[in-house]
Amino acid sequence: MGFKQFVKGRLKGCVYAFNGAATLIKTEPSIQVQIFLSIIVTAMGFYFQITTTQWMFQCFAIGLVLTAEGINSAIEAVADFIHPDFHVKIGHIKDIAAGAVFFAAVIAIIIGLIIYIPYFQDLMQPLFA
Ligand SMILES: Nc1ncnc2c1ncn2[C@@H]1O[C@H](COP(=O)(O)OP(=O)(O)OP(=O)(O)O)[C@@H](O)[C@H]1O
Repeated sequence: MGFKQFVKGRLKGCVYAFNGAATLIKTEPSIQVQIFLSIIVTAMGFYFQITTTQWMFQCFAIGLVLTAEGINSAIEAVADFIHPDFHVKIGHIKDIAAGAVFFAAVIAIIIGLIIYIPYFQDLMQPLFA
């Protein structure tokens, strides 16, 4: 394969991936909820002027959850395609795919609490002074 074809192939891959991301945002309610929450925490980041390191962890947490949700949606779509009817194994496959999202979400919540609890403490302090 020539270099030109290699580059063309990779660029095509990027277009497919971009289309996939757009489809996820347009059609998956779980992704839409996560995008909404991401916008809220991003606004909080600007409001509290969090540090560069905190931005890095926050971006990482958002990416982790969106990635897990996206892969979960793909697994659900494959499961529904290969076996649209009820099956115990399909239920098990979907449950463990959702379990992966659970791990990502718990880590994201822990990161969020570590970042924002001190800012909220500072915000509340005058009320109790
Ligand atoms: N075909 C099936 N056979 C057996 N159990 C299923 C089947 N489809 C869904 N389930 C059970 O229902 C749960 C929810 O599945 P579903 O596909 O509705 O996911 P969801 O969480 O509602 O989707 P989304 O993440 O898009 O909101 C699964 O985790 C599984 O326990």
